[in-house]
Amino acid sequence: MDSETPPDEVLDELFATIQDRRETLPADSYTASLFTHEKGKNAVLEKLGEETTETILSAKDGDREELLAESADLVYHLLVLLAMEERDLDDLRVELRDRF
Ligand SMILES: N=c1c2ncn([C@@H]3O[C@H](COP(=O)(O)OP(=O)(O)OP(=O)(O)O)[C@@H](O)[C@H]3O)c2ncn1[C@@H]1O[C@H](COP(=O)(O)O)[C@@H](O)[C@H]1O
Repeated sequence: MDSETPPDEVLDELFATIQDRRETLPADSYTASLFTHEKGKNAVLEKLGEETTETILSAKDGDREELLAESADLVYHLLVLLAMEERDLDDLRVELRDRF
């Protein structure tokens, strides 16, 4: 992914990158390290908990810049969890659409 990616394509590109890391497991990839972590799924579940707390605290503090940064961390880790559980962005889109 690069800085030229149109904003409305970022989530798809990020998810494709996560799926690629899952398949190729590069040694220097943080994403790959979550898929091979000795704690298994708990590693990403713990990160989701941390990022959720940090997101809540930034909102309580009224820190809108930090809120955006923590929200991005949260969404990234949620996408890793979905990939780990063999779900994808289309599954999420359909789930949300079916609530319309
Ligand atoms: N979007 C992200 C992203 N958001 C957050 N993170 C990582 O999530 C971690 C967040 O943990 P913390 O905030 O607690 O920071 P930390 O203390 O450094 O983390 P820990 O020591 O607790 O692991 C950091 O290591 C961040 O680098 C991400 N890591 C990767 N991506 C994207 O994933 C794609 C693949 O990246 P690689 O896996 O690095 O190849 C690329 O497009 C990246 O931009």
